[in-house]
Amino acid sequence: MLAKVILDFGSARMRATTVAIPDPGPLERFLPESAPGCAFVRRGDGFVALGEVARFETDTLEAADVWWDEISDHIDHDSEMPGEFGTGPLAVGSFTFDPDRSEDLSVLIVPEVIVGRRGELSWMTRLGPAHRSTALPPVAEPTRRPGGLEVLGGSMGEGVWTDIVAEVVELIRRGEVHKVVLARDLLVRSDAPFDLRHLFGRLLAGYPMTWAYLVDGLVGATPELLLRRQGGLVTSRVLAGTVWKDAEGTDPLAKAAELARSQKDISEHEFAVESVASALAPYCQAMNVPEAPSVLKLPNVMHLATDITGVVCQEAGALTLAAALHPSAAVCGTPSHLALDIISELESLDRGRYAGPVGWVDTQGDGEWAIALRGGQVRATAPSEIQLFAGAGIVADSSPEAELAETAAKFVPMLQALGLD
Ligand SMILES: C=C(O[C@@H]1C=C(C(=O)O)C=C[C@H]1O)C(=O)O
Repeated sequence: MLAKVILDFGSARMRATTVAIPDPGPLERFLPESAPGCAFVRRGDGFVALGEVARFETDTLEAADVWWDEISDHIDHDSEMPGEFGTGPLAVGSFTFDPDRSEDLSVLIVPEVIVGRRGELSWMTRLGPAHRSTALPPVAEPTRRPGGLEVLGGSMGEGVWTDIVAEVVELIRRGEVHKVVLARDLLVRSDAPFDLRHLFGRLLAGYPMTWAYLVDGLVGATPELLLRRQGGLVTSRVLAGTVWKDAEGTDPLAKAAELARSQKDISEHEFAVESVASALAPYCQAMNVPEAPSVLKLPNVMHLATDITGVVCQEAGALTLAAALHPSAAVCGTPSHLALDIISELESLDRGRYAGPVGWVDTQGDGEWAIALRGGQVRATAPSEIQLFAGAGIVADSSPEAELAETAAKFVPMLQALGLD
């Protein structure tokens, strides 16, 4: 196990060394069960991170941004691949959806060892005494599937949730707000502490097109990227508008066509695109917002998707951009301050880190922050329980029963990972 060294960054300088390594194979096999570390992987690209040289528990992205800036200034980086995206020292984090209304804290972790891969390039970064060793961390013990699973239900029953949806539809029809995203949860208990690596591995295998994340007990596989900042460019993948496999097994192509024509889904999507584009605009010199969405096909659902790209002003780092973009209309609603109030008043759920930004930032301010969807949280105080979350955007012509079915479809990746499908 790696030692935990919390350094006094106020006085000490920190050395980071990045070396090129041969392809390390599946990254997740380096995660030990006792201290699973962090991971962020899509289509085999990304990293796993072990050990912690520093940890910042906070409630806001802004505070984390200031803290990481300070730490970045104290790191001297010696790299065999300077400037390659994603390589080098970084901070991995997970933020609550609404810090004012959550018992959970946000966290930013500076890992001690990072093993990563992007395309043909593989690397290892170590923080601490300089050494150019290419010896990888040991391959960890095999993962353990959960046993004795019991689905305990959610904070509110399905009937209560659909009543809340109906109430929100009324508010929208009265013109008080345009769109509100409502979520519900599902608590699952096992007869032993969860091996988060097992869930992570199942998500990687079943949902390779998503960003699979594992940070401090939060695990999931999200299709939605709040932002990627890479050099001078920022990209955001906005999703809103969903169809799912129905019991009759309708042809997926027919479903995709239905989604692309659905006025309800298109207007829901437009709110989400508009919220991201207007939040990014002050930080960008130029921006490209495609006029019409495409259809993103996942094994459990299909979404309307728009990729927004911008030329970003140099001083705005990934955490600054995440603070500007969160919460987007895709997970909150429009206008967002009203939607946030309605969520806190009616949803009856502490979302914790669900629907908050999850991802990483490097010392140059580049990074990737996804939206923590299609996941669950295991808390240190209850290691044998996982709380799953799923939500759906409510607009004027939403039907409570259909929204309930949509959230059920969004629970599927985690239920499959648990072996409960
Ligand atoms: C809120 C969730 O998903 C979001 C809501 C969507 C919708 O309402 O159509 C689609 C994708 C996500 O932006 C979730 O997965 O929990």
